[in-house]
Amino acid sequence: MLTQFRFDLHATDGAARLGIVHTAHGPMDTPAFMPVGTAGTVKAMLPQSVAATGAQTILGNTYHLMLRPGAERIGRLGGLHEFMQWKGPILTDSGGFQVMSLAKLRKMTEEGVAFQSHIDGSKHLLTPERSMQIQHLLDADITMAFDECTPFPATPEQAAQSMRLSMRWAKRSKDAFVERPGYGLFGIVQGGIYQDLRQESANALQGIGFDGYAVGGLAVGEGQELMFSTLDFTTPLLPTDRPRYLMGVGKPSDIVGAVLRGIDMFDCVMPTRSGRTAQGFTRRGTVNLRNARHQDDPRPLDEHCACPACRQYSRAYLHHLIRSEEILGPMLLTWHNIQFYQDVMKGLRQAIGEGRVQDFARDFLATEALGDI
Ligand SMILES: CNc1nc2cc3c(=O)[nH]c(N)nc3c(CCc3ccccc3)c2[nH]1
Ligand SMILES: [Zn+2]
Repeated sequence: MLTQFRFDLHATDGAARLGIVHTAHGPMDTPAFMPVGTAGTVKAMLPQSVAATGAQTILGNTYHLMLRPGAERIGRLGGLHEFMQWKGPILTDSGGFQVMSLAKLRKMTEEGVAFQSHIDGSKHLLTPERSMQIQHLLDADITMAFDECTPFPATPEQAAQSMRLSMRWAKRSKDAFVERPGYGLFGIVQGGIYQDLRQESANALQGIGFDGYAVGGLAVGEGQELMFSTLDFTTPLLPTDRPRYLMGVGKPSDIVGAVLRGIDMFDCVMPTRSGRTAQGFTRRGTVNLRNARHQDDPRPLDEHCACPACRQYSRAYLHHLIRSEEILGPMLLTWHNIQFYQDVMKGLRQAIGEGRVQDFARDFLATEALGDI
């Protein structure tokens, strides 16, 4: 049976929304956190472990996969789901953001971005058309329009120029996207921190028509206050019957605040990256397991957590693994951190369904502020 790509809105609580995104590879309950699997793997995790945390959708990267192993190669091997054995939905970024942050010798023109691979120096050109082709070869359930993530800070003139280029590229992305039942294309709102530019961008994208709308150009160093103020005037501009995805966000308090402002989907490297740097997320903030204070502590990292690290092991053991640079250390902490993020999203979904998301947010932020004991 061929699923149509669609967003079902089940409940609202203020601006917060409870919904389900239906894709060719299955549903995604929102608000959702999507672990990042940049090079076709969520680092240090088996796909079945990622699924066990409750994550339904993972992210892939056009930039990394086009350089290695190559988009055509993954296409010949049956697409990214087959290649990495992930059965659920996959969202891939369009590559522009990663080119600007990783590639060498970049040259930006109206056509697209020419660059050299940070891996072997090979020359590449990424255009809206090529980005759509790559994401099609990867068989991404959700494709992101090819855009330029406006740097922060940017003057109103710089933000306007950058946003208008992204809007021209959004149109070219839509024209090049291959429509298939259950597959969606998301536009990306730009415009920096400027209300008039965000309005112009949201209107331009709706004129083109997308299956979902991302808020781009944030989580680039502007800080939580400016991110929230930008969301305050941006999310109300977006259609209520389509998913909203805040790209690159964030730490738990960022996500809670953004859900209250009407965002449905999130991605961030924090739970995976910090799992590899001995940081464990808990209800009372993050805990650095390298710290000697844990070496005799028999307690689990987080007594409320059902992950293998918290169910079977002590902080003392995790500390030992980190100090010994044992591979099991990053594995257990990564699993725990993704589980923690999924549990926060589950709590948010339940709270929205019961009309008490403000109370949930207040309790969450107050507990996080307490710090670890
Ligand atoms: C960390 N902060 C952050 N801000 C971002 C802004 C944009 C933006 O304005 N445009 C695009 N296209 N991507 C962005 C990303 C990358 C998100 C991502 C990473 C990995 C896999 C899939 C998706 C961002 N990430
Ligand atoms: Zn845990």
